[in-house]
Amino acid sequence: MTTATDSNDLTPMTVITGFLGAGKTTFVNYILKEQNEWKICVLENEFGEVSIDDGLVAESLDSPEDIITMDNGCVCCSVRGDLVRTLGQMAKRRKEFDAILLETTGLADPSAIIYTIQTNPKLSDNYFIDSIVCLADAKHLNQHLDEKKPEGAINEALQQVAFADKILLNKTDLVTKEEKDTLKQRLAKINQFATVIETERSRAPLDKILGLNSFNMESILNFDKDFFENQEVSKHQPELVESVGIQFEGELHAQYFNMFMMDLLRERATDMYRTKGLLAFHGQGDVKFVFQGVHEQINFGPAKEPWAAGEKRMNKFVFIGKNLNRKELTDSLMNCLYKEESSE
Ligand SMILES: Nc1nc2c(ncn2[C@@H]2O[C@H](COP(=O)(O)OP(=O)(O)OP(=O)(O)O)[C@@H](O)[C@H]2O)c(=O)[nH]1
Repeated sequence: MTTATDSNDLTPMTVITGFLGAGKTTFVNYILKEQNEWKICVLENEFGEVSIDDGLVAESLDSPEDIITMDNGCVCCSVRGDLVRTLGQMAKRRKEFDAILLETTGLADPSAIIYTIQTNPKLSDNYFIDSIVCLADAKHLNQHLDEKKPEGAINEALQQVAFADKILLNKTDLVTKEEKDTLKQRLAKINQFATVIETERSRAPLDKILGLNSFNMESILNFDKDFFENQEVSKHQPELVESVGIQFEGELHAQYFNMFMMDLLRERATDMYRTKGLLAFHGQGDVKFVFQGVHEQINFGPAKEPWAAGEKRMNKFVFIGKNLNRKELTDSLMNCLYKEESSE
């Protein structure tokens, strides 16, 4: 691969979008592991009151300081200023890096991000958009594309597909060939210009993604001819989806926790877009557990790094979805704490 600084003086930025749980962090980790030529800086923006992804990405970086986290809001709206500030500050040392990966939240409207990078001179004088890559969850994307939004609000999932120049049709292991083909036709109707690459675990050939300068403003203007005029009024309403973050110290009772999660997903899988957790279980020594859910689909297992010696067993949970009841979730989780008398 040629580096950006060979071909021009701006630093390439790959913007990674895609709905909640589509496989963005998996993609970032895969890139960090797969390619060794480039020094990459990762900008993480996570929707959720408790940050979990930055820890999971930092495990893949040689220098953990090469990850910059922008929390507490969505990069396309409330922290758009944060993006300008962060990239502005980074401009001084941007030449240390060959590329930047910006992982946006699952509710980000990419058009606002593109607009900011293209029109703010502090950014456009230092960076260029190499590519907008959208992760599409083959199992759940239809549901989010179909979602009815209130008058004037955008459908984030649709915007993410429409503004991409590469779509990774991910999680193909979870659907039939017919389901996959039907979704591909739907994607092509929304965005005829994007290249669609089928993936499992976000494993796309990187020479088809990075360093190709494939971002194309023309196709964006084709989708939205008033793109530059439309941006001042945000039609993005991420508050339609809530996030509940819960943290508390202690060890969980594995069986109680499993029962709680099974009940929750049986009753609420449709509304529960995304669940994440970092957990400590009684009887598991210093093994730290990671919990990842996307609707009814759950992944659960040990984290790469155990609890450090003397580290507090702080359980962290994030629930993202609709109609969430913070008190009920907190009470139910607290009831999963291991107590001596709960052992028998
Ligand atoms: N079965 C299956 N699971 C996958 C695949 N790719 C990713 N996952 C799982 O899907 C879950 C969500 O993946 P992430 O990479 O965290 O998704 P994300 O888009 O970063 O999620 P948010 O940051 O919350 O929006 C994790 O449990 C992944 O292991 C895939 O191809 N097949």
